[in-house]
Amino acid sequence: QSASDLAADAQTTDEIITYGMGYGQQRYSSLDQINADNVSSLAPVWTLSLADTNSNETFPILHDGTFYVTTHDATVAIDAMTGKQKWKTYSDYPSDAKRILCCGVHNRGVAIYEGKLFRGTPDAHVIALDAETGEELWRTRSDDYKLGHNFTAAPQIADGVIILPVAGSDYGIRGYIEGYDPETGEKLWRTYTIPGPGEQGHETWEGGGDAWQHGGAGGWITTSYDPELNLIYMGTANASPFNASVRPGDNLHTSSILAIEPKTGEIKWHYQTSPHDAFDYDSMNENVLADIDGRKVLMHANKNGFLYTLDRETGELIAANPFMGEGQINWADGIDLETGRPNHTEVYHKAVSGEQVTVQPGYLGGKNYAPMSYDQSTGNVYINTLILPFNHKNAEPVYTQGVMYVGVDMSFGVPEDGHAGDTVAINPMTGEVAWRQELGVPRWGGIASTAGGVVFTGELTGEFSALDAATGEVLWSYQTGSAVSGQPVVWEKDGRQFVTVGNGGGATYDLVSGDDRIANVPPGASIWTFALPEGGQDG
Ligand SMILES: O=C(O)c1cc(C(=O)O)c2c(n1)C(=O)C(=O)c1cc(C(=O)O)[nH]c1-2
Ligand SMILES: [Ca+2]
Repeated sequence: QSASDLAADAQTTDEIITYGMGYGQQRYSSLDQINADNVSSLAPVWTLSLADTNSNETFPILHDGTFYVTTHDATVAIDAMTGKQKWKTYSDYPSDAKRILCCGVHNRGVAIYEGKLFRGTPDAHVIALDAETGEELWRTRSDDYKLGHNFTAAPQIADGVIILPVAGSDYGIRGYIEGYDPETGEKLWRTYTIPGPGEQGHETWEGGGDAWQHGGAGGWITTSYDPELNLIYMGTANASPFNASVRPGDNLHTSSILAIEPKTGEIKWHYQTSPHDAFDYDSMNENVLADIDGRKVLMHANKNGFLYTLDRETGELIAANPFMGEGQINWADGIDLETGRPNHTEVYHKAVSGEQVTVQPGYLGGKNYAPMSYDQSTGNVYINTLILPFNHKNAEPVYTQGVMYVGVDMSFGVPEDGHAGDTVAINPMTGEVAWRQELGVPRWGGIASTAGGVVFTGELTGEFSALDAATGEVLWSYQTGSAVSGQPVVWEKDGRQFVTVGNGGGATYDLVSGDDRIANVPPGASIWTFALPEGGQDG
């Protein structure tokens, strides 16, 4: 895992050493041994319990025959062929830190670099472990967790620097992203995503108060990285409090995509998806990098319901199209390609002025954490969507240290027709929908696509599923015993193709939806690995 190994990760099928299966987070594998014709005989090879009953969204890193995964308080090394636990290191933290985790007690994984693993903790520390032994090598405090700061994202390694954004934007923190030295754990830089007095963009916090100091805009998903441009791409979280009336202005850089220089933390360009956000529309979702039609693009499916495609050198908006179904976005009726700004509807204006509205997408977004995949063979991205309108009415926001900073009366429930999500295949340049598979219970786990025409994702009812890339039809599924909220990864060893994924209930939808269709799905996190039966690989 040198810098050049990391940069080549998307091309190496027997190693997965970057979050998202490559710095561009495409989650696409060129492997095609498992295909639409033979996937129905896919079978489990091993499973390992993580002995944890919280949500499991870990991205499995694979290096030299060993998987590295995390729970909120443990890091585990697993033999990739046998599923045997090699070591497990607990990283304890004060139990009251759980109070400041808004949306599930989880961690999305490690970064690996020169024999060390790096991860964040719920009490806002960054730690390094020896990849061989699991021994803790250093531990650096980022900030005070009692104010809401915490880490749930997996770190990134870019230009020799550990990069990690801070979560807690629903608690009125001033969001930031930091760079650390992998060798020593020294904090190299911190960039506040919300500019302070005198800094460019501060004027978008109008009215002269101190709203910017509690304005949110941290991050909770791993940055992507373009080694040639030497830029990392961060999605920033929502503005805080949700009640927008106390923070007039666009509120940069909340709900934005930022291009940042990894050595210095300097912001090179920004694009704001939801200026003056009123609905918890974090823009933290993964930024997927690809070269399409000769352009270096960045693709981003936002909580606000639109799929954005930007030029990643300049930040220029190329396309913005809804990925939700007809009638499922009502806060804006499009994005102006000239100005890059949303065309707000009456629903938005009423909400901001204090009237009661039902907003779509709701606060959990048209897409939440579940990472999408860019399929190089079809040119489509696959997105797991969420249909969960929220009733919204502004109320008096009160800032209290370490308490959710909301200022909105809200309520929501599963739609009466039970249709709470889709999986959609959509072209990121044209917005053309290739297919839309309507679901009852939404899918909360990640997606991986393959050259075999098979797309992997999971169900909150416990099944791990393989879809036909051409139609979305479920070709195979296997009941894993707990909600599949993890991130599938596709790999190969000695010519045999595998797919590995984590399960374990307790992510946000399980916790707050009240959806009785998942009431009897037990918690319990595990890692699962599947392959075609040995000798039967040719289907
Ligand atoms: O603003 C934040 O810092 C923050 C953090 C997280 C998180 O760290 O998981 C979530 C959210 N917001 C959030 O708004 C949200 O809907 C959400 C869902 C999930 C999840 O993993 O299921 N996390 C989060
Ligand atoms: Ca949030």
